[in-house]
Amino acid sequence: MKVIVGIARMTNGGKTTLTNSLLKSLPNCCVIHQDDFFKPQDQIAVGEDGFKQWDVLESLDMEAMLSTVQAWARNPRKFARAHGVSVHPDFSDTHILILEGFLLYSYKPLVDLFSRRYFLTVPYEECKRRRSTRNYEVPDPPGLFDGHVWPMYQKYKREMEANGVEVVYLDGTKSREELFHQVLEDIQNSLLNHS
Ligand SMILES: Nc1ncnc2c1ncn2[C@@H]1O[C@H](COP(=O)(O)OP(=O)(O)O)[C@@H](O)[C@H]1O
Ligand SMILES: O=C(O)c1ccc[n+]([C@@H]2O[C@H](COP(=O)([O-])O)[C@@H](O)[C@H]2O)c1
Ligand SMILES: [Mg+2]
Repeated sequence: MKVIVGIARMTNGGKTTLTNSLLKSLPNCCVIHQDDFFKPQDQIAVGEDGFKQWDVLESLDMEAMLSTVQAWARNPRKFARAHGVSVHPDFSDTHILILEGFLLYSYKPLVDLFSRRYFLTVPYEECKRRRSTRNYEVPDPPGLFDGHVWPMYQKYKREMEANGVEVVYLDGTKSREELFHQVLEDIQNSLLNHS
């Protein structure tokens, strides 16, 4: 059985934190981080607003990300080995892939591959506060959050809803532990339903 789980959305919603906890508890579980597919800085367009347009689909090499997912799907055992994940003998027929990132459900070739699509949200003020404490490889210029990050978040969310993409919303203001147990239990239940 092969299962692809999406841990998506809001910047600073807690995706990477939650993903890292799940990885330790799910058997034969590999991960692909969407952040690893940002194009180089000189290929990021500058918008009419003057900001580099990091938070649009075109800033990511989604074809390369899809190829990586396909490599896992062709041979999850080989993929696990190559990524240092040892295959658990008791669960050798179960393979889980977590895709983690802020724009997972807006790229058509990927969207139907998920068994479960999680969508972490936190209120605007909390998101902005957490973001202001982060150090990205390319630091945020002043005004980026309100001028680019937040409007793009809203635009893609509207589009996703208009396209009828089904997601499981998660309240990112819950504690790390609560979120972890909620999602772990939910994935375990959906594994039972698949088997
Ligand atoms: N459940 C939570 N409650 C409070 N703070 C959290 C929670 N999960 C993550 N954080 C904090 O929020 C920030 C962003 O978390 P991170 O997992 O990197 O988010 P993302 O990958 O969605 O951008 C980090 O400082 C992290 O420690
Ligand atoms: O990782 C990078 O190279 C990078 C460079 C510039 C910007 N980012 C920001 O990374 C954000 C997505 O990551 P995250 O963990 O906050 O969801 C997105 O909102 C971008 O604005 C990330
Ligand atoms: Mg992250």
